[in-house]
Amino acid sequence: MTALTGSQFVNIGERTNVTGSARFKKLVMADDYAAAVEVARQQVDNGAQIIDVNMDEGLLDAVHAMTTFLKLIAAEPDIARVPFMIDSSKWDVIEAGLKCVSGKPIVNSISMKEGEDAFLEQARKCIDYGAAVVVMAFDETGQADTKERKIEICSRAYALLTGIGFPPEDIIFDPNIFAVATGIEDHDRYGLDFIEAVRQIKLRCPHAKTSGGLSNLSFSFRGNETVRRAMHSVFLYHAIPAGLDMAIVNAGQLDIYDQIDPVLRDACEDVILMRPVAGAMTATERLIELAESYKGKDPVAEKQAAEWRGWPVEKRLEHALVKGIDADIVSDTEEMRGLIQQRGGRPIEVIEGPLMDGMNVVGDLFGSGQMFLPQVVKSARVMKKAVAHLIPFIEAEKEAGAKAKGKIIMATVKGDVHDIGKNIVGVVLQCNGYEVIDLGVMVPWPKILEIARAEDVDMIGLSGLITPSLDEMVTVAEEMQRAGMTMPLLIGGATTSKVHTALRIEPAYTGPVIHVLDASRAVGVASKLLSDTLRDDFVTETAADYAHVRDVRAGKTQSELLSIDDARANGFAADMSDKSAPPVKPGVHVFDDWPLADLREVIDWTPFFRAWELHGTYPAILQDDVVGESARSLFADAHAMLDRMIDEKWLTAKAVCGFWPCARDGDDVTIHLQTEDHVVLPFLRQQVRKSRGRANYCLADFIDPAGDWIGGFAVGIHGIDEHSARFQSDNDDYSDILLKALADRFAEAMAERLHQHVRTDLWGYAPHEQLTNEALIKEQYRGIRPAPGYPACPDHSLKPALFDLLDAPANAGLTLTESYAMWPTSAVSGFYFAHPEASYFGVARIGRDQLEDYAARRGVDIATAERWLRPNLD
Ligand SMILES: C[S@@+](CC[C@H](N)C(=O)[O-])C[C@H]1O[C@@H](n2cnc3c(N)ncnc32)[C@H](O)[C@@H]1O
Repeated sequence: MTALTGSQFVNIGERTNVTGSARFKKLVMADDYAAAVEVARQQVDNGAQIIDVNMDEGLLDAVHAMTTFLKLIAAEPDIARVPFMIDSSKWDVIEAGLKCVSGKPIVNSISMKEGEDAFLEQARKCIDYGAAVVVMAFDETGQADTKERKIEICSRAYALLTGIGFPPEDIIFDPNIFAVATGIEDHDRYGLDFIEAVRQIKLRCPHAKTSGGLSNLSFSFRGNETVRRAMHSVFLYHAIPAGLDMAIVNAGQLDIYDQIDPVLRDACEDVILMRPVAGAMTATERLIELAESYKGKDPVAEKQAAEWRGWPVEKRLEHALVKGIDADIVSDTEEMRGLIQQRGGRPIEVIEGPLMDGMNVVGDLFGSGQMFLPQVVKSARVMKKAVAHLIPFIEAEKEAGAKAKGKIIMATVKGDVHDIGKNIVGVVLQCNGYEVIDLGVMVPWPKILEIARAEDVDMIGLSGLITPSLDEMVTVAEEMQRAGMTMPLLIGGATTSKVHTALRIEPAYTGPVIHVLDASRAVGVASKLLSDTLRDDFVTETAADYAHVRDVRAGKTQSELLSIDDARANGFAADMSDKSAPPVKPGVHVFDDWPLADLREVIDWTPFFRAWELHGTYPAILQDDVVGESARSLFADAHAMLDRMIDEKWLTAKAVCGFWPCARDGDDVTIHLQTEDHVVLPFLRQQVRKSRGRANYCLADFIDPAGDWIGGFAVGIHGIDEHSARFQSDNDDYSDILLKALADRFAEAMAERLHQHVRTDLWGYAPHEQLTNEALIKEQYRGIRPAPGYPACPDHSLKPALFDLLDAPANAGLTLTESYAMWPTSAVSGFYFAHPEASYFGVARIGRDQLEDYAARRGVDIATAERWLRPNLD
């Protein structure tokens, strides 16, 4: 494999792992243990000197699978000549495995994640079984990613283990191999840090061994086997002399170092060893560019690709749908149409037959948790392209379209512009055979009702993200009632909830009203509502559930409220001797075109995955047992699109911020403008009675009545429309949703970057601040940027005043809808408070007295104030 043949290096076979090998997983899930044993045999034949066995799959009884498989391979002399590594994140699976291995087993893995006591308890059990153990570099605060943390954690674990008499030669440290060349600068060090950490660990922990999971290194190049194999061989070529004793690898897929194309080898080496490179490109950029020329040249991949292309056309269509491959879908669909025609069939049968069969497989996999949203949306793209090809033939024959399971209107309500969630639900429903009429965003109720009638739809789905949309949904429900409609009304979107639906929307409409928590529930809800047998029970049960929610609410003793006077008397007394100095650069600052490449560096990825209903924290989500594969694939697609967005300058990030002298006046902050005008920002105060001396906060508490400064900002990402239209006309919802989700990420990253620039330069109260990305994302800095519509200032109607102060329309191209949603959609705005004690809080429920006081301070009638503050009044 490498030039180091003959070294003591040990290959650990990785193919008997359900999380890493789709084939092995399929065999085990199908109870085909005879074939699964053959996978183990092939690994040993290919040179694996240890076999790693992992059965951590949500739908498997892992204990049963682990023990069954271990017993079977133990009975095969040519497999059992190598040790078995029992790999699981669950201790009961490991212990069950330990009980059925007769030679020396290896436990993979234990760590200090849950603290020292749990770690040592598991280590003692390993001693009892005579097992060697893989120790992950993971402690109470997380996985080690830097060289220093890897060394520190392994040294500490070594001291603890040897302290209880664990034989040092039975300790195998895994200091975590992470993906390099991801496009994120912080990841560039991962390869070199691992190698250097191994060198130190071997020095500091005598007799201990080191190991790592090699395939992680090259995740960014998934699908490009040539580059992946080259990276693995280059990595081992340098890691083994540093002291790496073993690695989990696919032994059959390593190249000989000297035989790798020298250009590729050099590029891999530059990336892994962080060698300085000449020219404008970074090492990562160079490798990515070079990788393009190796794409599709992998013999194994080519063989596989050629294989499925040789299947019968029905199977090819199913494969393309399940795998989300759209490259040949039009020609395959055409071939299928031709075949059906020869048999005397009609074009519609292509949809009703093979395409729907394929989508049913997708639906089943999604429904059983084996497939996740990003893949489903990719499958939908393939389906749409196939259908688009067939439509002209179907129309030429004047056939009725395929009989849909049901017809649904989807709309983001008036005043709201957010549509990612709605689009995802629409795609999932379409995938499952429903006809979706998408009315887009900012749809007024008359249009929703009119089209519902004209199209004779089976149900209406409303979506919204901002709080004023909740009221708009109530209006739609009231108007449906007035119009005498009876069809079901589905409610979804980030601010909606079962409680709000039960309390406010359902009482307004006598037809069925259902809150749909997320896209994965949409199909279940729609199918029940349209089922002859299930509908009545479902509607009755949901109505009873909502009535119960109302009863609980009515009977619930709500938290006690102070009078607004008492709440003010218990306000937060900030130490004003500590307030920030006036801004170094007061006034308004405009940024016309902040570089996207810079924003990419500070993207917070966790909410991106959440938008696709993949739950978990980045970066751990990439290695997650259940959603990891889906998350990695989505992440790679996101980076590929980011590359194009930046190279081809798809978007423009505009921003404006400003700082103004002000003073606190009760719960108002009065801004003094140079023109002698002043602007009053009225804030709300917490009124719920607090315990243990805690204050009733209001944002005004962070401003000095004797004179102070406040700031404001608005940022927006421009330019998605052209690209969105292009994707839509190409029937590519996947790319369209990806584009919008990334534009949202850029908007949040822009807000973060601008705030940093404000603290270190423009306001300049923290000129020496140095924070890692992680600390920035956790907002571990001085000062806050509360946003109207969020818990500390829940009233969206403060945005017009903020936009006026900033002249946001002229300076950042941003406007507001009648419900105060920002346009373009990917936008963020808020205030800057610089006091060191300023913190976020939630205003929560307020009393009638504050409502009246607030209405008077805003100069509006009570009904208007009630509409603005609805969520704080219930
Ligand atoms: C919504 S998150 C966005 C940042 C996240 N890193 C991202 O990329 O999505 C955090 C922001 O929401 C706003 N926010 C959070 N909690 C708030 C609160 N209690 N009151 C007002 N604004 C709040 C602030 O503007 C804060 O910077």
